[in-house]
Amino acid sequence: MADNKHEAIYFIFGATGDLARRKLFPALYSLYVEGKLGERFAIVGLARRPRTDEQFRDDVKASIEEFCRYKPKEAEGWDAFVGHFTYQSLDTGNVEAFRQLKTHTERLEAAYDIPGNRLFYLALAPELFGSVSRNLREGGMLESTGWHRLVIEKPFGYDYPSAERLNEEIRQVFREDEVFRIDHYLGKEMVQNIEVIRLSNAFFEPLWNNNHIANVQITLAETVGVEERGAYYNKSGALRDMVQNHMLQMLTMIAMEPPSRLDPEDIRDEKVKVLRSVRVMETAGEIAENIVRGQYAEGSAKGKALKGYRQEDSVDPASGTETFFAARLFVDNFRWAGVPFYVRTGKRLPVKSTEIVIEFKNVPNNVLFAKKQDLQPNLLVIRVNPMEGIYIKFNAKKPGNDMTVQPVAMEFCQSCQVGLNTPEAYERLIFDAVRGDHTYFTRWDELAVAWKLIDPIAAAWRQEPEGLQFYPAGSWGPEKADRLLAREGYFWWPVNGQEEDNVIWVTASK
Ligand SMILES: NC(=O)C1=CN([C@@H]2O[C@H](COP(=O)(O)OP(=O)(O)OC[C@H]3O[C@@H](n4cnc5c(N)ncnc54)[C@H](OP(=O)(O)O)[C@@H]3O)[C@@H](O)[C@H]2O)C=CC1
Ligand SMILES: O=C1O[C@H](COP(=O)(O)O)[C@@H](O)[C@H](O)[C@H]1O
Repeated sequence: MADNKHEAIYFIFGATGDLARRKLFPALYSLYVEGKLGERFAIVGLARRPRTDEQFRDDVKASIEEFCRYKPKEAEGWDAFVGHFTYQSLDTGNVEAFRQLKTHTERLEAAYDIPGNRLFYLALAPELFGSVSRNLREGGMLESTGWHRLVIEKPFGYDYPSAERLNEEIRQVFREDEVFRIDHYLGKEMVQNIEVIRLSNAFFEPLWNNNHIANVQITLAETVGVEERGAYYNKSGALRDMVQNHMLQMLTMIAMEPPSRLDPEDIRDEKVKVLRSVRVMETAGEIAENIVRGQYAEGSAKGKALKGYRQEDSVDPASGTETFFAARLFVDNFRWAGVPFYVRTGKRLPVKSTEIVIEFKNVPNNVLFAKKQDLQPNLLVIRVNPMEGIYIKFNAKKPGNDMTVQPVAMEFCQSCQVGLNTPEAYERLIFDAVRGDHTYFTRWDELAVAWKLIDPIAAAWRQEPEGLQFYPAGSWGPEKADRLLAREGYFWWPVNGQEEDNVIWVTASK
């Protein structure tokens, strides 16, 4: 890095928590190994429990050994890296602790010759965001001459009113351009690839509309259960944990118009326009017809018995929280009128896989074929996670004397090419925040519209709690989720890990 605009102190609030351990420390180490942090930086861990610098560095090392794609022993400079970490015990409500932090910070800036740039990463429960913002200001932490950036985690609020209050609290201290609201799905390689796939290919771009696309399917399936996260999850459920953010973000990336410039604000403007076009479902009838919610009950996977959600230790045994969500959505604009977007996400499903399927309309089954055959539709499948790649399915002649058509598939397996070394979402997003690039962060107006889509659904569910459907852990969720598509003659296409029997692979990168 040639200038000093990227040299900064990183303040990790919630440094003893799960997110810091599994994602943030490993991301910072990868950035360091790749030279993206430079040498003039410091990382300050903050949380209530006491830790010495040495203990904290041991925690960081353990986290990197377990979760980072670079291992400490493999790369040079480990000792130099970990020496950049210090820890201060701090309660977010205690302004005096922020004054002590200021003294500590100024010492670090002098020691590393850092020009006052400060990045505050709040890996904390959202109800603490307001007090941290206030105390950063009251404690004098925003008085340096460099830039100040606030990176905040999801969920941003619980509904529109709480999100708005939270936003107001933050905005009393930080300008919108200083706020980076993370949705880690936007940092994923294949989510960022959606626009490139769409817009740089002559065989996709002209077809990207309701004349040619029959439906879009977005699946975010997880094998994990809720386990010890019940305290958080019970209040959020799949609707707030996944749909309000990750699922809607993927939908907007598929549906948005090409921006007129590659400027973060132009891109985010286009995303907001899509969200504004998503049909709001308000009546109980519309919601019951188009949305399915489920909760996993006892079941099994790979021969192992699995608890139901209500039997998890951290969960209320009478909980009505949904762990599965499926919906049929519409984007009511010129490009997408009439095209159903089927989305589903759930915990304790049979495979871990996030995939987006674009199903194209069939060509007329014309005279070329001596006998009428049921043509299979062309598919473009974007594999987001954990496998990254693109898969297309089309029709070709079956070798032989007659015109029998068979589906064939071609795959670009990005994970096979790049292996495990594709950067983690958090690496990209932290680096973007340091560079001040907002493209893959959520703007307040995007969030506001997203909540306005979600709130009526949550309200309808509160009115009719009996609509929750139970599914065995290890299954694909309530059958009603299949019926959402079946009534239009569609079905969920198998995702990676579920085999398709009748497809011939014409390339074999598998
Ligand atoms: N974990 C994950 O994979 C993901 C998490 N998130 C979001 O990230 C945020 C953090 O999640 P996660 O790490 O899982 O949560 P954890 O409960 O594991 O960690 C919370 C952290 O906050 C600290 N903390 C709590 N209260 C205070 C306080 N008053 N003052 C200072 N520190 C405090 C805790 O440390 P101590 O007890 O020592 O104070 C701990 O370090 C949440 O908003 C979550 O929704 C988002 C996506 C994924
Ligand atoms: O934000 C969240 O995402 C994870 C799933 O993320 P992925 O990158 O592993 O697909 C989910 O498990 C968690 O409940 C949610 O808070």
